[in-house]
Amino acid sequence: MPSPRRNAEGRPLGASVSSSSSSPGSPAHGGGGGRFEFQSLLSSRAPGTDPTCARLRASESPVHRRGSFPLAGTGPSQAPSPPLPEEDRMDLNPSFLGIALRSLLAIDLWLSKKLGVCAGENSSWGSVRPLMKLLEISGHGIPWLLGTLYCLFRSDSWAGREVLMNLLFALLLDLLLVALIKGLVRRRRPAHNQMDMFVTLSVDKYSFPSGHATRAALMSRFILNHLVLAIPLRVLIVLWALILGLSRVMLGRHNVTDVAFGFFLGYTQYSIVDYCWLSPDNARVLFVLWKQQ
Ligand SMILES: CC(C)=CCC/C(C)=C/CC/C(C)=C/COP(=O)(O)O
Repeated sequence: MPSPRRNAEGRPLGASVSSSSSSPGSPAHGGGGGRFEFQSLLSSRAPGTDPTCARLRASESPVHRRGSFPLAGTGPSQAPSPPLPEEDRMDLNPSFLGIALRSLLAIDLWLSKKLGVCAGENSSWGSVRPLMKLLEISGHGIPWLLGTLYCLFRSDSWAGREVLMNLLFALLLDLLLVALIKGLVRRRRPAHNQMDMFVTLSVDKYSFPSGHATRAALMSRFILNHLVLAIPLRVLIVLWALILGLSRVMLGRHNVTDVAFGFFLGYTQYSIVDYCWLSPDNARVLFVLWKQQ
């Protein structure tokens, strides 16, 4: 069994130097023995199990750096101690990427809160909330799915059915990918959001990415590529997608990055659908098989 690491005074690192009755990590553990206490706080618990420890690691203050020297045993009066395992060291210098991501996240949260002007009835733009919720329904998965199915069964041309079968495939792919990413990332919706959305799935308690933004980007790209429309209508479709995305933040449903990534994902999903486009023959076979069921 490995023997416990000891400090310069021969005490095990996990043990308290101070005779105070306060718990490890409390402010009472500062002063002369504080370094040992701080070290023991980091080393005596499994990573991620202690909230104080997690905060210390996550804060990425200038004293947090991967691979930097440990705090314990560095004072002039202390004998040098052997290098600590990686997980016991403190990062002094967070990476450029870490700083950039944290800054982006802070700007994202700040901007999203500022833009969440319709998050409640009493918000500054609370009176336009009903309009925003109408817009929300225009980008919901259910009307799009039901509309596509209705048109598919009403269509009397194989060319029309081919496009609609691919549209159905696109909508299902979108629901699947968004649910998968939401379930993996598990980013909570903004605190100012009221969860009063029309029909949701269990993963919709998470906000990244915005399903409305993915659908807006996917559907507008799909429509622009497969329906021959007059210019004003094409402009209207692009505006609908952009305003729908903005309305997600204004309603307080999402942070800006949820919507930005949603647009990117929806745009990419269209490229996937276009690449895997069901040929007229395959669409016809699938449709006939489906109708026979
Ligand atoms: C076939 C099937 C599983 C249909 C489910 C349709 C449905 C309930 C979609 C949820 C749409 C929704 C509320 C997405 C959330 O959008 P966010 O923009 O808030 O992420």
